[in-house]
Amino acid sequence: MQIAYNTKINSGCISRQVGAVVTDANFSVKGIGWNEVPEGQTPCSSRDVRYLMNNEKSLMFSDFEKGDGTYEDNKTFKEKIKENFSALSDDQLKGRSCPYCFKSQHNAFEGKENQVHTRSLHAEENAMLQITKFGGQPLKGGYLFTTASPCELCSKKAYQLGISNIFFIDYYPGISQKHILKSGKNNPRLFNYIGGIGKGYLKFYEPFLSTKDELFLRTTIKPQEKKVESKELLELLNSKEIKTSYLDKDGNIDFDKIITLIKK
Ligand SMILES: Nc1ccn([C@H]2C[C@H](O)[C@@H](COP(=O)(O)O)O2)c(=O)n1
Repeated sequence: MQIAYNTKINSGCISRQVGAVVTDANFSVKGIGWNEVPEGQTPCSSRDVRYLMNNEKSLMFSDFEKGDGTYEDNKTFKEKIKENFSALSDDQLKGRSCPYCFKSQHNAFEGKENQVHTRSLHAEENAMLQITKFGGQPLKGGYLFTTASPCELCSKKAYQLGISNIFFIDYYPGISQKHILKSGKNNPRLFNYIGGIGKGYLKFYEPFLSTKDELFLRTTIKPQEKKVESKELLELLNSKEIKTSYLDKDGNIDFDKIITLIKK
């Protein structure tokens, strides 16, 4: 779950950052994902509503956003955005950019609440799709770890792939549990994750120093050193022939000679 938690930071969604990891039945990680736009599109966090209003960086925006299509009042998305942000001033932003959430704006213009209009793929589906993109690996009996409980669409995908258990941190509103996950006979089980996470995980589990070093500091017990070699060395140094070779002509110890002898 800590991997899912870390990975959510990659998300360019300005509404909510979600991270997910899928594993096989042996907890071997098969895919990691976060909520993000399809590769090649610009994440919401990197766009600025002023680019759209001033016809700049047009590749960042879809044809619909730029004016292809109208609402009931015959106004285009861009026209409505211009009305909505007419009071926007650089003073308010103090040098910050001003991205907008397409889903929120479009839903408000339509008078609806439709999650489908998020520009991002969901973290869970990105984790699952990673496998399809880079090489098929079965998830049957596997696990889904996600920082937000899966929506109806992602729950269906997890169900279809044969995921056995889903762990989540934050509850995401919807009826996925009652309607999708608690239906049929091969349903994945959903659990609220209760372990340490984020900085808490590190505080709980990151050792202050290696357990081996800590135990030595506490007990001062260390592996018994092999004594034989030093014993052999002493015997060698004591032998008559060698003894003369490390004594100088006055019978004093010549340390340089001893060091050379030991090195040999
Ligand atoms: N289980 C979930 C729930 C949400 N999201 C993502 C999709 C959108 O990018 C964002 C939507 O958040 P909100 O509904 O709070 O705007 O969160 C996700 O990836 N996985």
